Amino acid sequence: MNPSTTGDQIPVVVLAGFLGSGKTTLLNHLLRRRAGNRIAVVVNDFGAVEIDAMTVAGQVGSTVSLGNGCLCCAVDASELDGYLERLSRPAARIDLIVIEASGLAEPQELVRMILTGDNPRTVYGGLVQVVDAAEFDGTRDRHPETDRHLAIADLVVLNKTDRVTAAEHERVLGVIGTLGPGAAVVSASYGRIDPGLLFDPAARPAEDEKIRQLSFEDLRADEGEDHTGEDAGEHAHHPHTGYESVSYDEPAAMDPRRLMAFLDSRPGGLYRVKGFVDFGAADPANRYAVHAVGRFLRFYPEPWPRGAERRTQLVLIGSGIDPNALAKELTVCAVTETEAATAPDESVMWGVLRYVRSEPAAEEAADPT
Ligand SMILES: Nc1nc2c(ncn2[C@@H]2O[C@H](COP(=O)(O)OP(=O)(O)OP(=O)(O)O)[C@@H](O)[C@H]2O)c(=O)[nH]1
Repeated sequence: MNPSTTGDQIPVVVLAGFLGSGKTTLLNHLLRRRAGNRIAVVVNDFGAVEIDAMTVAGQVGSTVSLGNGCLCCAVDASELDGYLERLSRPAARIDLIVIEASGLAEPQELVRMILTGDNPRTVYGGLVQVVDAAEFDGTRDRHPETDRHLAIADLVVLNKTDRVTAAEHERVLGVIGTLGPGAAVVSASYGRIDPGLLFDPAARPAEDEKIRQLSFEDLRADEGEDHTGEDAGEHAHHPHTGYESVSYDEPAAMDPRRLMAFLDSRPGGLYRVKGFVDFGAADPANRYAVHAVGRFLRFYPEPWPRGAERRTQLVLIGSGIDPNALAKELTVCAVTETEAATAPDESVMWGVLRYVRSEPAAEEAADPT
């Protein structure tokens, strides 16, 4: 399956969290683990830009170009659309865009801008809220808006778990669970989450590596977070950094109402859903690319490619999910032979169509005239 469900759209992730929670550390981890992929970093506050990096890159205006692997720019909100437009041009060959919200920024404003932007080459990639486990109570006391931020996050990274006891860790997880019941929560130290949670790292041919070398990660390679004796390879086995995934690939069409009931009640830990859905007789002309991240869900109908085999192919990614149970629930969404023999009524797709947004590209594809 094409790993990028929504065609070539580039996920735009908003990385938020209070001062010192570990956003930059997480970002640097992603940059180190990007495996040849190109990550663009947009910082919406000059205060959050790495001073060293700016010096090295000879930054004078508002854009810092850190080698070929990472573009780092400082933007004010009104410039965001323009930056996303530039970063998402095919020539930039970017795989993921991360907007690091300044420690004090209201992340929902950035999320709103991404969701209302009309750039067909980007897609909302989720609001990731980094939380300092050791300062959790203090941060909530000092910044009551923390609770609101947790409530709207798609993915909460409970960071600095190395600084708390197991009991405290559990307690904080419990509180986060009550504040943001819809969010997936992953625990981490030094921001070491699996990049696969945020995007689909593409396998890059070796010759690409030359142009994809990144200086930002090199700049930070000697940082304290590397001195824990746990390198990226070992870390792949760390129990808190992984995610679980479910692959579903079946020829039977999906019942739109049952699939929507499944998606509308998806568990909070199920952070991403991607793939293609065949709704069979309910819409024989189109397949539906589906893209969900956190609470965000969107379908992108597109005409079946000529000669394509009609199947439903989905990948579900999450943390703390029950893959077997989810796979069974998906199986129940498939239409039975009896159902397939009956013509569906026209209202059957209404639930799906609530999540279709017509993109200029999709409209052109659907109506080439
Ligand atoms: N012990 C411990 N320290 C950490 C962890 N993650 C980050 N740090 C340290 O915490 C400090 C702040 O981390 P940053 O990544 O700069 O935090 P930030 O959220 O980007 O901070 P601002 O840019 O000020 O908003 C740094 O000294 C990091 O090395 C962690 O998991 N455990």
